[in-house]
Amino acid sequence: MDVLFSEKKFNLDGPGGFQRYLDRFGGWLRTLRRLDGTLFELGPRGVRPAGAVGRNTLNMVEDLGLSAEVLPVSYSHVSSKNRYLYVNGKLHRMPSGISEILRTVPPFSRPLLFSLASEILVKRGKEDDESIYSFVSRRLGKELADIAVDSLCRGVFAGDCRNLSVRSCFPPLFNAEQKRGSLTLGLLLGSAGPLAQRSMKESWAQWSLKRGVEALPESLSDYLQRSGRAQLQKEAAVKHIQPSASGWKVHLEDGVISADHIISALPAKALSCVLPPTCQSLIQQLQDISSVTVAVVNLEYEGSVLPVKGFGHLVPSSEDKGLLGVVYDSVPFPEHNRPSGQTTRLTVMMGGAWFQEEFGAPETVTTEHLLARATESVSCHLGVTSAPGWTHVALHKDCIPQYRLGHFRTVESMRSFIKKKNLSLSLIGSSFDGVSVNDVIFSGRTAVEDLFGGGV
Ligand SMILES: Cc1cc2nc3c(=O)[nH]c(=O)nc-3n(C[C@H](O)[C@H](O)[C@H](O)COP(=O)(O)OP(=O)(O)OC[C@H]3O[C@@H](n4cnc5c(N)ncnc54)[C@H](O)[C@@H]3O)c2cc1C
Ligand SMILES: C=Cc1c2[nH]c(c1C)Cc1[nH]c(c(CCC(=O)O)c1C)Cc1[nH]c(c(C)c1CCC(=O)O)Cc1[nH]c(c(C)c1C=C)C2
Repeated sequence: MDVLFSEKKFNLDGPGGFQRYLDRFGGWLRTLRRLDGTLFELGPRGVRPAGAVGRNTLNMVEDLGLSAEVLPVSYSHVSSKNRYLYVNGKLHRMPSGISEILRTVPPFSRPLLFSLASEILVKRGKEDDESIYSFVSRRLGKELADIAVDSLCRGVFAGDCRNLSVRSCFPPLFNAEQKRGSLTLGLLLGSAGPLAQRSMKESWAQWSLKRGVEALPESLSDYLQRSGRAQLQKEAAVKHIQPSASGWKVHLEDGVISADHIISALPAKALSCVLPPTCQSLIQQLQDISSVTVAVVNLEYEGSVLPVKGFGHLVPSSEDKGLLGVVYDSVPFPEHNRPSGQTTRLTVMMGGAWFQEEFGAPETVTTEHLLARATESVSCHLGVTSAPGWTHVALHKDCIPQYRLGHFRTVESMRSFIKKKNLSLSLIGSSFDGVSVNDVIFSGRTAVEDLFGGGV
C-alpha cells in the first residue's frame, strides 16, 4: 500500500491543509506520477471545455504551448454516454437521449418526460434563493431530487443538496427560472482560440493532459518564471497582511512583501486568518463559508475488471452516506494506465458533507479504515473480487467549499465592504464564484481585467 502520509493517522495542519503542500503550486490539482509511467489524479481528473469559462481555460492551455498534450474525450465516447447511479444495491445507467426519457427507466418509477412536462406549469419561485433540493423537488418532483440531484451534488460539491444554494451552485438553472430561459451573458461571451474551436468541432465533453492535470499549474509556473515578469515564492505561507500607505504589507514566515493590490486566491478560511482586525466583518463572513473534507482512494487492479464501461458511478446519500462515488479513470483516460499489460484504475471518493458523521474527525481516521471501506465498496458495487495491486489514500481536508443558502448575499456583502473601505483586495478562487477548475481560472482573469481593463 502506498500512502500519502507515513503516519497511520492523518496529521492535518492549517485551513485547507495548506502547510503540507506549500512546496509546490497547483493546490488541489495534483497528479501522482509513478516511475513506470502510470498516472493517478488525486484531485480533478477532467476539465470541461464548454461555455465561456471552458473556452478561457483552453485558450490558456494553448498559450502555454500545451495543445499537443491535450487528451480529449468526445461526447460520443462511452465515458461521456455512460454514467451510473448505485441504487438499491444495483448499478443503473443514468437515462440520456429521447428514447430513455420516454420510458420508465429504473431506479425511477415514471418516465422522466412526465417530470419535465409538468415542470412547464410550475410557477416561478418567489424567494431570492432556494436549496437545490427544494428547487428540484418543487419543479421536477421528489424522486428526481432524492436520487438524481442528491447524487449530482455529491459528484460535484461532495455536498448535501438540502443545504446547497441553487442560485450559487447552478446559476444557469436559477437564471432560467427567473428570466424564462434567457442565457446568462457570461455563457455567450468568451472568444474561442484554435484549441477551443477544435474542442467544439470535435464535440469534446472533457479533457486532461498527457502528464495529468497538474501539468497545467506546472507549465504556468514555468512560463511565469521564464518570462521574468513575476516572482514566484514556494514554501511561503502568508502569516498576516497589514494595510500600509501604498496598499499592503504581506508578512511571510521569513520576510515582508509590499503590495499595491492583493488578488487573493486563498480559501476563505485561510484568508480570514491573515486579515487585519480592522476587517472584522469581512473576517466573519469569510469564516461563514464552510468547506468539506473528501477522502480520495486511488486503486489499481490487474486486468480489465469493470463489469460496465463509463465515467463512473455516484451513490445517493439514501444508499450510503459516506461513499460518494467511484470514478472509472481507465475508461476516459486509458493513456494514463500502466504502459505494459492491462490494468484498471479507479478512484473512490468518500466523506464530503457526511465525513464527520461517517468517519469521525479527519484527524483520527486511519488510512487502513479508508482503504478497507473503498475496496469493500468496489467489490460490492462492481463485483470486483480480486484485491488491488496498488493503492493510495489521501485525505483532502476542507477541499470543496459549500455554497449554502444566501451564499450570493455573503459574497456581495464582502465585495461591497471591500469597496466601501477602499481596500485594494480582490477575492478569487473556489470559495466565491464557482468551484470548477474553469471557474477558478476565470475568476482570476476577471479580477485582473477589472483592475487593468479588458484585453489582458
Ligand atoms: C477530489 C476533488 C476532485 C475534483 N474534481 C474536479 C473535476 O473533476 N473538475 C473540476 O473542474 N474541478 C474539480 N475539483 C475542484 C477544483 O479542483 C478546485 O475547486 C480548484 O482546484 C480550487 O482551486 P483554488 O485555486 O481556488 O484553491 P486551492 O486549490 O485550494 O488553492 C489554494 C492554494 O492556497 C494555498 N494557501 C492556503 N493558505 C495559504 C497561506 N496562508 N499562504 C500561502 N498559500 C496558502 C494552498 O496551499 C493552495 O495551494 C475537484 C476538487 C477535489 C478536491
Ligand atoms: C464522487 C465525488 C466527486 C467526483 N467528482 C467531484 C466529486 C466531489 C468533484 C467535481 N466533479 C466535477 C466537478 C466540476 C464541475 C464543473 O462545473 O465542471 C467537480 C468540482 C465534474 C462532474 N463530475 C460529475 C458531474 C455530473 C460533473 C459535472 C460536469 C459534467 O457533467 O461533466 C459526476 C461524477 N463525479 C464523480 C463521479 C464518480 C461522477 C459520476 C459518475 C466524482
